[in-house]
Amino acid sequence: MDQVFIRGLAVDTVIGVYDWERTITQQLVFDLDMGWNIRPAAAEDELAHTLNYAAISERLQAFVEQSRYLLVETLAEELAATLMREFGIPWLRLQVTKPGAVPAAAGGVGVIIERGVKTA
Ligand SMILES: Nc1nc2c(c(=O)[nH]1)N=C([C@H](O)[C@@H](O)CO)CN2
Repeated sequence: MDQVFIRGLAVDTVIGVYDWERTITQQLVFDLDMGWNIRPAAAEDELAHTLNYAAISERLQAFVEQSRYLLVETLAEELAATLMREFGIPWLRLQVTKPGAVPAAAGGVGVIIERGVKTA
Protein backbone atom coordinates (compact mmCIF):
# COMPACT_ATOMS: atom_id res chain seq x y z
CA MET A 1 0.00 0.00 0.00
CA ASP A 2 1.24 3.48 -0.82
CA GLN A 3 1.55 6.00 1.98
CA VAL A 4 1.13 9.71 2.52
CA PHE A 5 3.19 10.95 5.47
CA ILE A 6 3.72 13.86 7.84
CA ARG A 7 6.99 14.10 9.79
CA GLY A 8 7.97 16.15 12.80
CA LEU A 9 4.78 18.15 13.22
CA ALA A 10 5.25 20.07 16.49
CA VAL A 11 2.23 21.16 18.54
CA ASP A 12 2.04 22.78 22.00
CA THR A 13 -0.66 21.53 24.37
CA VAL A 14 -1.54 20.67 27.97
CA ILE A 15 -0.48 17.03 28.51
CA GLY A 16 0.77 15.04 31.50
CA VAL A 17 -0.17 13.22 34.67
CA TYR A 18 1.51 15.47 37.24
CA ASP A 19 -0.06 18.57 38.82
CA TRP A 20 2.65 20.87 37.47
CA GLU A 21 2.00 19.65 33.95
CA ARG A 22 -1.64 20.78 34.11
CA THR A 23 -0.55 24.42 34.44
CA ILE A 24 1.77 24.65 31.41
CA THR A 25 1.89 23.75 27.74
CA GLN A 26 4.49 21.31 26.43
CA GLN A 27 5.58 20.44 22.93
CA LEU A 28 4.60 17.16 21.32
CA VAL A 29 5.94 16.01 17.96
CA PHE A 30 3.86 13.89 15.57
CA ASP A 31 4.95 11.50 12.84
CA LEU A 32 2.12 10.06 10.80
CA ASP A 33 2.09 7.45 8.03
CA MET A 34 -1.24 6.94 6.26
CA GLY A 35 -2.06 4.14 3.85
CA TRP A 36 -3.56 5.27 0.55
CA ASN A 37 -3.53 4.26 -3.09
CA ILE A 38 -1.91 7.28 -4.71
CA ARG A 39 -2.18 6.02 -8.31
CA PRO A 40 -5.57 7.69 -9.09
CA ALA A 41 -4.28 11.06 -7.89
CA ALA A 42 -1.07 10.64 -9.88
CA ALA A 43 -2.93 9.54 -13.02
CA GLU A 44 -5.13 12.63 -13.05
CA ASP A 45 -2.79 15.00 -11.16
CA GLU A 46 -5.75 15.66 -8.86
CA LEU A 47 -5.51 16.55 -5.15
CA ALA A 48 -9.09 15.47 -4.49
CA HIS A 49 -8.09 11.86 -5.17
CA THR A 50 -5.49 11.65 -2.41
CA LEU A 51 -5.01 12.46 1.29
CA ASN A 52 -4.33 16.18 1.60
CA TYR A 53 -1.41 16.31 4.05
CA ALA A 54 -1.88 20.05 4.58
CA ALA A 55 -5.53 19.63 5.59
CA ILE A 56 -4.69 16.67 7.83
CA SER A 57 -1.86 18.63 9.47
CA GLU A 58 -4.24 21.50 10.23
CA ARG A 59 -6.82 19.15 11.73
CA LEU A 60 -4.16 17.40 13.81
CA GLN A 61 -2.90 20.73 15.16
CA ALA A 62 -6.41 21.92 16.04
CA PHE A 63 -7.28 18.62 17.75
CA VAL A 64 -4.10 18.51 19.83
CA GLU A 65 -4.14 22.19 20.82
CA GLN A 66 -7.62 21.88 22.31
CA SER A 67 -6.98 18.51 23.97
CA ARG A 68 -6.28 18.11 27.72
CA TYR A 69 -5.33 14.43 28.15
CA LEU A 70 -3.16 13.01 30.91
CA LEU A 71 -1.46 10.28 28.85
CA VAL A 72 0.09 10.38 25.41
CA GLU A 73 -1.60 6.99 24.91
CA THR A 74 -5.07 8.53 25.21
CA LEU A 75 -4.17 11.39 22.92
CA ALA A 76 -2.80 8.99 20.30
CA GLU A 77 -5.92 6.78 20.36
CA GLU A 78 -8.40 9.64 20.14
CA LEU A 79 -6.42 11.49 17.49
CA ALA A 80 -6.03 8.38 15.34
CA ALA A 81 -9.76 7.60 15.54
CA THR A 82 -10.67 11.18 14.64
CA LEU A 83 -8.36 11.38 11.62
CA MET A 84 -9.41 7.96 10.32
CA ARG A 85 -13.09 8.83 10.61
CA GLU A 86 -12.92 12.35 9.16
CA PHE A 87 -10.54 11.65 6.28
CA GLY A 88 -11.45 8.04 5.48
CA ILE A 89 -7.94 6.78 6.25
CA PRO A 90 -7.95 2.95 6.14
CA TRP A 91 -4.66 2.43 8.03
CA LEU A 92 -2.24 4.63 9.90
CA ARG A 93 0.85 4.54 12.03
CA LEU A 94 1.08 7.38 14.51
CA GLN A 95 4.11 8.26 16.62
CA VAL A 96 3.69 10.79 19.44
CA THR A 97 6.95 12.05 20.94
CA LYS A 98 7.17 14.09 24.14
CA PRO A 99 10.64 15.58 23.73
CA GLY A 100 11.10 17.18 27.16
CA ALA A 101 9.66 14.44 29.35
CA VAL A 102 12.89 12.53 30.06
CA PRO A 103 15.85 14.89 29.68
CA ALA A 104 18.37 12.06 29.32
CA ALA A 105 16.41 10.53 26.43
CA ALA A 106 17.85 12.57 23.59
CA GLY A 107 15.42 11.21 21.02
CA GLY A 108 12.38 11.77 23.18
CA VAL A 109 9.86 9.34 24.65
CA GLY A 110 6.33 8.48 23.62
CA VAL A 111 4.14 5.95 21.87
CA ILE A 112 3.63 4.44 18.45
CA ILE A 113 0.29 2.97 17.40
CA GLU A 114 -0.95 1.31 14.23
CA ARG A 115 -4.68 1.22 13.57
CA GLY A 116 -6.88 0.01 10.74
CA VAL A 117 -6.28 -2.40 7.91
CA LYS A 118 -3.26 -2.19 5.62
CA THR A 119 -4.26 -3.61 2.22
CA ALA A 120 -1.88 -4.68 -0.51
N1 LIG B 1 3.66 5.51 28.91
C1 LIG B 1 3.60 6.75 29.50
N2 LIG B 1 4.43 7.03 30.50
C2 LIG B 1 4.38 8.25 31.06
C3 LIG B 1 3.49 9.23 30.60
C4 LIG B 1 2.62 8.90 29.53
O1 LIG B 1 1.80 9.71 29.05
N3 LIG B 1 2.71 7.66 28.99
N4 LIG B 1 3.50 10.48 31.16
C5 LIG B 1 4.32 10.78 32.15
C6 LIG B 1 4.41 12.16 32.66
O2 LIG B 1 3.33 12.96 32.26
C7 LIG B 1 5.77 12.67 32.20
O3 LIG B 1 5.72 12.91 30.79
C8 LIG B 1 6.24 13.87 32.94
O4 LIG B 1 7.62 14.09 32.65
C9 LIG B 1 5.22 9.80 32.76
N5 LIG B 1 5.23 8.54 32.10
